[in-house]
Amino acid sequence: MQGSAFSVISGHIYLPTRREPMEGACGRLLNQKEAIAVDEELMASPGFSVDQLMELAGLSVACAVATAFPREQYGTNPAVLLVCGPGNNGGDGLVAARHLYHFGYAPHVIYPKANQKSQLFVNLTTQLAQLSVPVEAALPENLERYCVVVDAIFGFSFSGAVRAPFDEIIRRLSSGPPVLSVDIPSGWDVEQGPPAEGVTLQPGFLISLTAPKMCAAHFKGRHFLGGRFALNDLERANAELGALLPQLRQVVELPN
Ligand SMILES: NC(=O)C1=CN([C@@H]2O[C@H](COP(=O)(O)OP(=O)(O)OC[C@H]3O[C@@H](n4cnc5c(N)ncnc54)[C@H](O)[C@@H]3O)[C@@H](O)[C@H]2O)[C@H](O)CC1
Ligand SMILES: [K+]
Repeated sequence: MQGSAFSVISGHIYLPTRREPMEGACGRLLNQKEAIAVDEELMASPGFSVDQLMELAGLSVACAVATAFPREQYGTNPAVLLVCGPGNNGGDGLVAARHLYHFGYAPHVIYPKANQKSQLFVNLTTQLAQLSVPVEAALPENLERYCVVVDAIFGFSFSGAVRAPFDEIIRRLSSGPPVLSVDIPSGWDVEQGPPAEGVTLQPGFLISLTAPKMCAAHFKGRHFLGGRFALNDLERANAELGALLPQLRQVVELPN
């Protein structure tokens, strides 16, 4: 994508600038190495913990769902399916499920490879259990009852061909209710985008965290930017965006 709309103003942190607005582009797209470096940078110098970053990321995901699928349009008990993978992308999904519960949705979590070793993940599933949010291993038969499926299977550390059981899960999600992908459409190469062959997830909604990754150049649906971590520089850049300041500060919608 030509014309960077993101600049480096805090170490590796890429932020939009007014001189190069986001219209017509979704910013300077990060490659896989840069995406990992941004994450490490956030944890190193400002000292954000993984728990903090994940909480903000998951809250952004819940805000994007609430923006794209307003609760009042889906009856009294809007059902949202969140499919969570084995890494931190899955953790974002677990956090989002908790916030969606508090927003008045009926979240249902599928977590086939639950991380039972890390205290962070044990805590996240315990918090869901205390809210009686179902957390199960297998995808339900009937997907049609969900207003949206949140794809929190793989993020920026994904590589290679999708392994079981996620290959079959992605196949089933590729036809069904609308899909909102977290950070990377699962199964897509972080840099190259959708795989050349086999079943491909084509989400209608994407929420990029911190900054869009290269694969976002192949994405054609509604695009949100979330996980906007509260650094001074970010606040300054947001102020410079003026008209692009979102009503709901957790997420901004990026133009196509
Ligand atoms: N600063 C931020 O933007 C933040 C982003 N967050 C989210 O974290 C993910 C990245 O998390 P990470 O744990 O590094 O990796 P993934 O979730 O992408 O997945 C790793 C997981 O997947 C397995 N795996 C990899 N390739 C395959 C494959 N081909 N088939 C099957 N399984 C595969 C691997 O073994 C690992 O178990 C980022 O995208 C954001 O969503 C954080 O929440 C914090 C801040
Ligand atoms: K994903």
